[in-house]
Amino acid sequence: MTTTPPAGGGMFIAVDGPSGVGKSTLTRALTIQLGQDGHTVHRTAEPSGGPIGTLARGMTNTADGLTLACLYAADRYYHLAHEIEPRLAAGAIVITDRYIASGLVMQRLDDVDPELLWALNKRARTPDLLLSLTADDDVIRRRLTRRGTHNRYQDQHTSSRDEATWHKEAAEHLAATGAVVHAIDTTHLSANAVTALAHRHVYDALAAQEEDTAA
Ligand SMILES: Nc1ncnc2c1ncn2[C@@H]1O[C@H](COP(=O)(O)OP(=O)(O)O)[C@@H](O)[C@H]1O
Ligand SMILES: Cc1cn([C@H]2C[C@H](O)[C@@H](COP(=O)(O)OP(=O)(O)O)O2)c(=O)[nH]c1=O
Repeated sequence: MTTTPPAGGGMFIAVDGPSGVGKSTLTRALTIQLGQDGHTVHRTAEPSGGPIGTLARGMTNTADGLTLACLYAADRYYHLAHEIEPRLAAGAIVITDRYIASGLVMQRLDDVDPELLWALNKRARTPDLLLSLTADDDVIRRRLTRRGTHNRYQDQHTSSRDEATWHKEAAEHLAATGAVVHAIDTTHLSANAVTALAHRHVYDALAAQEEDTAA
């Protein structure tokens, strides 16, 4: 797993957490704000819009957990090689809505062994910064209901509590491999407040990266 800062000064940010917690909302707003600050920002998501990601998304309701775990991991490596790494090498900030943590969490809902999930994902580049969103279970359910559900994982009524617990474990795992991790509890925060907090974490990470480069 790579932990060195990318060449060209780019920064790789992953936004992760349970379905409905507010990842897409934050990713969109943070991209706009950092762009307004003058940064080159590339927003992306997993499953990616590439061929494997498109296949994985289309099979979420019909495939078993092991099949999906392999497809999502394959999409992750393809996404890194074809979309993320080139942008980072050019010096951009890349923000992805879901990444390794989702790979370590989601197929546990289908009882895939967590050790196997880690083995499938461990060669994927560690994000420089992981913003791990959390919220109380009833708040997540309300947000999901308001927005609407699109697949079987989002429809499972018991899933968000397990997702939240396992995302915490995944965040600890990624911190141990070199990611700077910030958990943001969004239960009582407006979307704007979440963005402001995340924006501050990005600037702290950029400053730390600059210090590392200067040292
Ligand atoms: N901090 C927040 N407070 C209240 N509602 C929010 C907040 N963040 C997101 N939402 C709303 O919750 C719903 C789910 O958000 P979304 O960003 O789609 O979640 P995710 O990408 O994690 O599945 C949307 O209707 C969104 O407008
Ligand atoms: C990246 C990834 C996504 N997924 C699933 C989780 C989501 O149900 C789906 C993406 O759907 P999407 O509607 O983009 O996300 P969200 O639930 O956050 O609103 O893909 C996995 O099961 N494993 C993975 O590794």
